[in-house]
Amino acid sequence: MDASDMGTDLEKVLLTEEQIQNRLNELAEQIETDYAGQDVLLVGVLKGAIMVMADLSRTLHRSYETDWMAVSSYGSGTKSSGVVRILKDLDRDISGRHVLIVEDIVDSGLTLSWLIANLSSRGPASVEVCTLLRKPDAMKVDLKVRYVGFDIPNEFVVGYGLDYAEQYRNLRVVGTLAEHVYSS
Ligand SMILES: O=P(O)(O)OC[C@H]1O[C@H](OP(=O)(O)OP(=O)(O)O)[C@H](O)[C@@H]1O
Ligand code: HPA
Ligand SMILES: [Mg+2]
Repeated sequence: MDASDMGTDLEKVLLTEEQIQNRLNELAEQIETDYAGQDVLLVGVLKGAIMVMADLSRTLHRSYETDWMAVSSYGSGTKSSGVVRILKDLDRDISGRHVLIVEDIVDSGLTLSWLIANLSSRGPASVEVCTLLRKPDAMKVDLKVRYVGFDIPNEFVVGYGLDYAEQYRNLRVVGTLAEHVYSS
């Protein structure tokens, strides 16, 4: 798939479907090695992490329990408000368990830093993070992220779970939007 398949909305493709899948395979291998013999709960952060969770978890070889949280700090804009709201909490208790948060992107880091603190207060054995994307130049908090797919420039991106005003999550690639999309 290339930019022309999305009409004129994508300005450029940053990551192709193949690049994303190859990197997720590598991350899954690393995760299986690091957590060998341990019980791990994968916690996906709705809605952005849906694609990463689907593809990453299907690359893993043994069964992992999955749960979801929905938090929101962006609303329909392109800037984090810094105010995180829980829209849906986990279904199960995580005390004593190894938790691996699955995210699409660490941008300012505000969502994740809040989420790590929130989950850590529930007495888990450990809390680590796997994110497909990270924007090192945008981060406002010092965060240790164990598994990072790609470091990307400080530009607003869409696709593969990432939205602009709830659109473009279903693209197979990650890319930036053309200027006219924002002004229309
Ligand atoms: O590092 P930050 O600046 O906090 O941004 C990252 C978060 O923002 C997005 O979620 P959003 O709140 O937009 O909800 P969504 O996943 O439903 O799109 C994204 O999915 C991350 O969860
Ligand atoms: N794109 C879409 N959603 C986001 C981004 C981004 O670059 N950063 C945080 N949420
Ligand atoms: Mg979003």
